[in-house]
Amino acid sequence: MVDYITRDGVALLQVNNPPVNALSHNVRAEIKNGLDEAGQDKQIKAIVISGKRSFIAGADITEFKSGSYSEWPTIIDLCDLIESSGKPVVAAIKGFALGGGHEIAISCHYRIAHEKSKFGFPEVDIGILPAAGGTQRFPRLVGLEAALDLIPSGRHIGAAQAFKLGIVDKVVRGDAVEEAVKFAKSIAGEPLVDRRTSQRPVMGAENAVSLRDAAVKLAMKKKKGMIAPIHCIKAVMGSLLPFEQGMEIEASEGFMLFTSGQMGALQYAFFAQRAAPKWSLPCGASFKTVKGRPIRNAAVIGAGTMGTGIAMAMLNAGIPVTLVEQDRKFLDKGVSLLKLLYAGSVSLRKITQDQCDAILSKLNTAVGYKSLTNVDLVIEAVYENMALKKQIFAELDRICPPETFLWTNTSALDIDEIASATRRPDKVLGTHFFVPAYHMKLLENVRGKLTSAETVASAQMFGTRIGKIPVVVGNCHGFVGNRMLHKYAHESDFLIEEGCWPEDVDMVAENFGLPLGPFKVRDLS
Ligand SMILES: CCCCCCCC(=O)CC(=O)SCCNC(=O)CCNC(=O)[C@H](O)C(C)(C)COP(=O)(O)OP(=O)(O)OC[C@H]1O[C@@H](n2cnc3c(N)ncnc32)[C@H](O)[C@@H]1OP(=O)(O)O
Ligand SMILES: NC(=O)C1=CN([C@@H]2O[C@H](COP(=O)(O)OP(=O)(O)OC[C@H]3O[C@@H](n4cnc5c(N)ncnc54)[C@H](O)[C@@H]3O)[C@@H](O)[C@H]2O)C=CC1
Repeated sequence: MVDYITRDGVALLQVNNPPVNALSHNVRAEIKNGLDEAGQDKQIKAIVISGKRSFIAGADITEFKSGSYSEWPTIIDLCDLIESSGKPVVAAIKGFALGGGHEIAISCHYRIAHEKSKFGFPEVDIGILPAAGGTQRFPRLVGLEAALDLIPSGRHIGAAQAFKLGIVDKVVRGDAVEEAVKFAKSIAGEPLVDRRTSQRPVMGAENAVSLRDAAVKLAMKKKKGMIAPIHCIKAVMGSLLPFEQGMEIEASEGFMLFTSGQMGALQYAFFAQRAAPKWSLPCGASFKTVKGRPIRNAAVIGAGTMGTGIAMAMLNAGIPVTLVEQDRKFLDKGVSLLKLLYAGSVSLRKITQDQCDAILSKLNTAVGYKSLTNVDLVIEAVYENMALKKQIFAELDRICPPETFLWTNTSALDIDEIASATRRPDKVLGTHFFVPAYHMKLLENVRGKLTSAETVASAQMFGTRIGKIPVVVGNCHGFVGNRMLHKYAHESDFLIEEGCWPEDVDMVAENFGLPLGPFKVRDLS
């Protein structure tokens, strides 16, 4: 899991724990063994720590549940060992240096990074804090202001910004490992006193109170309902004390998070989001046995709330889309909405005008379905009316090539009944997007009785391609998402009956952490 390679007086410890080089217990033990071996070998003058393919994406998150994250040697032990090494230790970073990986990097005496590498402390998003000295060393490296920005936000930054902030000593275009080995040789024997991050003072301490207050305000706005950001801030503020005392504060703030329900829930969500796209059917079919068909072009029927959002999701992923309406007036309205949304993205600098033009050049429009003789996929998003949907599916079945997938965005109607209007029920499936469809991540792929495994595979591939988290669900009234939302909506309505105002209900839901309250979502729908 950690290769030990010697190169002309330099020991290279290369972590090789696919897929992301997480710091599982065995990896930590082997890094420690490598450090010991390099320390004892008189021929070795310097050490380089790197990762095969990518650097290190942090602690092994599965170990927070099993408890083995706290088994010796912990990431704290490794960081201390690295920093106190008598021989210089250089981190060679390509790919990701996240969480515990970032903490290992900033415990090294020097850091050399590839220009495309990424740095961050994503712990906050899984309900914890950088608990291996990250909240103490990072402010000492980059100053209080940057630490109070990057640790509670969990934001990733690129190598150029990391260099500006002083995280990285050198950014390279070529092989970071080769550069680090060369560099390590060149500094062998030099004093390390001012290279030990824990021994540096924290810059920006004079503005501590105002920086803290600003960080708290921002965290409460950006990460509503989450407790981890506030504990992150408290731990970072502990860096104003001597290092050992700060470590104690980090440990006690961390303890509150490591025993919290939010940690369990967020880490469950982390793995669930990655498990969802990996479908399997009762017959045994899965991506291992069935290939999906890539979608080269598509049509969306209905340019209303959902149709425009679905078209946008596809256009954003580079899929050419024909937006189809029943008459010109509705079509123009939908296209204007789409253009308005893209203009908003340009003015918010999310995309450039050129990117906006390139995206819109892939949008075609049509009144009626006659032109749909050469599309891989049609997604229907007209009114929630079974008779209308069946009529449209029967017509599409006549016009579109036999291999075209015909999918529906129905919220709750029976997929089998819609499919029965066609001669290709195997290619019919529900693609249930959530409003706003260009933004919301969840995509329910609803499998009918006769939907083929190839269609499911294609829909799952399609979902991932357009940046969604696709999950295969069964065909029943409301599928999964809306069955859950119905309960939530009923309770919200009862509150109104009991005398609350819709805005009060929304406020409580939003303070709990939902981006929008139930009544605002209804306004959008
Ligand atoms: C007393 C001692 C106290 C010490 C306490 C420790 C203190 C700490 O400081 C704690 C930490 O480090 S917590 C971990 C922080 N790091 C993260 O949150 C990074 C999570 N990973 C990512 O962002 C993306 O995977 C990444 C951007 C890296 C890559 O994205 P991709 O889209 O390429 O890949 P994914 O599909 O996300 O992932 C591929 C597979 O790897 C699994 N995985 C990812 N990160 C993991 C991690 N950190 N631990 C365990 N498994 C992890 C992921 O589930 C997926 O698995 P499969 O679906 O089975 O392939
Ligand atoms: N609005 C929401 O929050 C969600 C809606 N859905 C479902 O998505 C579907 C569409 O809903 P919305 O976009 O909200 O409706 P909408 O009323 O905003 O838009 C429907 C559009 O379909 C067009 N249309 C009607 N008949 C047509 C035909 N024969 N040919 C072409 N276009 C036709 C209408 O002119 C209209 O522009 C429904 O099945 C709904 O249940 C699913 C998830 C969320």
